[in-house]
Amino acid sequence: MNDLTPDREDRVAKLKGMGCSRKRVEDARFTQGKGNYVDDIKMPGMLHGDFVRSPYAHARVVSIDASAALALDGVVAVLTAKDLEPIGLHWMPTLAGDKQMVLADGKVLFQGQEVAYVVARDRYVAADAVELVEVEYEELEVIVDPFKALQSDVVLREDIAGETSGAHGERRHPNHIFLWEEGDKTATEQVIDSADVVAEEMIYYHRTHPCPLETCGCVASMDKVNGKLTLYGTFQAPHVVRTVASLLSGIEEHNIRVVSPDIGGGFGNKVGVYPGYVCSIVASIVTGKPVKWVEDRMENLMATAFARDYWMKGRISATKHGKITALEAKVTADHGAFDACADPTKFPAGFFHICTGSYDIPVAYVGVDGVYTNKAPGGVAYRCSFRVTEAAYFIERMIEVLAIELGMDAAELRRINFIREDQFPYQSALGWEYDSGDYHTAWDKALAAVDYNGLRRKQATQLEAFKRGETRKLMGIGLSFFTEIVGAGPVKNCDILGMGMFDSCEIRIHPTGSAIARLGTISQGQGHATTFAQILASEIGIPADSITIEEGDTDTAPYGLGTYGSRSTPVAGAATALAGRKIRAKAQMIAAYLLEVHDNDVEFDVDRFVVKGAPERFKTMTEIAYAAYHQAIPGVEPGLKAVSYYDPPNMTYPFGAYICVMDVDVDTGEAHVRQVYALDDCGTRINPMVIEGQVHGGLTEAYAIAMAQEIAYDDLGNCKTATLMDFFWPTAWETPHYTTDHTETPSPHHPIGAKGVGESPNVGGVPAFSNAVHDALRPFGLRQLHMPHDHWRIWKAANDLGLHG
Ligand code: PCD
Ligand SMILES: [Cu+]
Repeated sequence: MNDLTPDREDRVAKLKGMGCSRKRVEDARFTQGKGNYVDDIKMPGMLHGDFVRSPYAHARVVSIDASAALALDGVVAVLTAKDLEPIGLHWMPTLAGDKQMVLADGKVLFQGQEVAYVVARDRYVAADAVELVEVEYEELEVIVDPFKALQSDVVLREDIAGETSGAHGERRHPNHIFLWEEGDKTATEQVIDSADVVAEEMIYYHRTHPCPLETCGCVASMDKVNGKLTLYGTFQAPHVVRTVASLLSGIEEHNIRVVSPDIGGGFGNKVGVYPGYVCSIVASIVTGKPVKWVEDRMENLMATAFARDYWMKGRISATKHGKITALEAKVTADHGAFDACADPTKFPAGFFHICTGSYDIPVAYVGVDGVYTNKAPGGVAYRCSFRVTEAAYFIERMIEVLAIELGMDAAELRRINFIREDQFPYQSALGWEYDSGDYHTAWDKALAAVDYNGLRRKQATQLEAFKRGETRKLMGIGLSFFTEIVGAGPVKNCDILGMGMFDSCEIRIHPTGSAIARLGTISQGQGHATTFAQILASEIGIPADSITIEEGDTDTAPYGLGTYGSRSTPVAGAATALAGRKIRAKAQMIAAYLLEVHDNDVEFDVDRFVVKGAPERFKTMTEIAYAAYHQAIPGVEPGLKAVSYYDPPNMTYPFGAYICVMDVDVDTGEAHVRQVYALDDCGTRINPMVIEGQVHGGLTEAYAIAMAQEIAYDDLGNCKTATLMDFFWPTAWETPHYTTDHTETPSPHHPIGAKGVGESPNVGGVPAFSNAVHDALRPFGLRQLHMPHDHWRIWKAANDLGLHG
């Protein structure tokens, strides 16, 4: 039955199912200004909110005088912590089990913190009124260094000063949040202390920010007559927001509708709950009018969730032949003023313990100290699952340092330590079970594609020319091989505030053979409306063009945990395939009845059920759909609908090999990217073109982070990079050219074998770019240079190495 007759080939092509580079259906509206974003929502009588924010990073709030603001025409209300206190909303729980001030309660802990919320008839009046609110502050000593925070007598969080334990165990200092450990500490120390070769390094992954094109915002609308609260917002997890809103407000969950409309990029920034949402809801309840709050760029960069800020002290040991024997990581994690990291509850350092990477390391230990400082809270993934970029950067830098220590080629060092194909499923020393992989094949393909040996020869030639004074540019080859971990659940160990991380899909086939499917996830630009329809097309034989995908409205979509951590494909994608299979099972019964044969005598073929051995006798899915509704079928209830809630048995482990070639100008500090090669393996590929787009986007973010992007503070806690003049956002001008490639190693436990891919290019890209800079300067003794590698820092490094004569 599986012969590719022209007719069958034709039918397969019509479906535009899995493996097809179907054009993104959402782009027609995005490219023609027909998207519907939060700020496009306008409601009759709608009011506008704006925040008074703290100019200080640490100060006591002595008084707040809102009288002048309230006197301004058009101002409706000014909320402070005092107004929220009676309803218990002046503080709110964070995703990490800490609590966070909604509005400054007694003191402020970071620059840009929300102090008062002004509500006015117009956005401009609100902004003017913000200027009129008089706040008297008394400055306090500021701590921006997490190491100093653990020594200091200055207590940042007075509200929990006396508490010796928090949501993640013991606190050994008032500014300490937790120590989280994994692995065998004693055994790891023993192996490292007696090893042939040990490399030790402090690796800093600087603070940065997802900075999506669209900032965060919401419109809260309380309908007092019907008791219904509707909340539109830039939410990556709308159902979670609904549950949290219900628990916080006491409004029954069926009376809350949360809608994520089109979202202009999320990148983890829109996972958490921000004071703006809480204040807008309260303001709408108080005024009985819809209230809109949309932050501006500075507010977004200063006050919403940052990413990274990990100080990672590593030790790695090996035999003299280069076989790695142990890995140790001691991390100091700067969480800012409140622990508002978005990680599964049991993992306060996310999945950082994937830091053994793609290597077979027999024993390892990780210890992560979370610390409070006077910086904005957050700690979101920013395109890297949960702390996976930090982990990948750490191990890929440690490998490079170890290669220096061993005097060995870093590509070869990786190869001899890779987990072998026959070791999968592989149990890592830090507790993960890698589902599948074929690293050697991918690495060899990548090295061959760029002609690695040829590149090394060119590099040597250029170095000689540099030494002879013929050029001021050094060539660097940046290697990176990463293993990602995406697709949280399983529910048994992954939850957010007790909400298990499953996901869902509900499909309704219409009588004429088209369909709508709704999911618990929400696209922020990934193209779910395109790709999920492709999964279904292949599973149920209805063309993708005839399937509408809808997400983000909690009144209609089945409950799900949302889109971040590249979990949509691994979790909701699986639910979609399984719901499709339920449809197919019912369709089979109907087809058998219509064809007057036994259920087992028909089989599915592309877009129809055919009688086994008699391919001329068949019923198409269109015919079956019509019959499902409009024909009485004994023993079968009318309709064709299915729902699936999927709790994954494991996460998926995509991987890839990235290589970047750069020229570093030692006099200007400029680094020019000559070539970027990116090989990704995300298992079964649903839409190769969407995947390529994801890889381009992720590589561009990786390039930005590695080369210039950062959230920097001065000693007083002033955020120095709160505008796009200072915060590097690559445009087409700076963005390098990319070559993409792939291998395909399906996930053995996923119904269609697919793994996530959205985050991979950031996870693998950052070490590739950074390693290229290091590799260029390595002949002159460079071992470790903190990111971002902007022109100034590269120039400084070259200067420190004596390259300026
Ligand atoms: N194998 C495969 C896989 C995948 N795919 C595709 O691709 C995409 C992606 O996917 P994934 O990986 O699963 O993911 P998701 O879940 O969907 O998403 C998420 C991600 O996604 C990415 N990408 C993107 N894009 C855009 N445009 N926008 C945005 O925002 C974004 N973001 C980012 C991030 S950051 Mo986090 O949140 O940090 O955690 S996470 C993330 C979609 O469409 C899908 O379907 C295919 O095709 N195939
Ligand atoms: Cu991360």
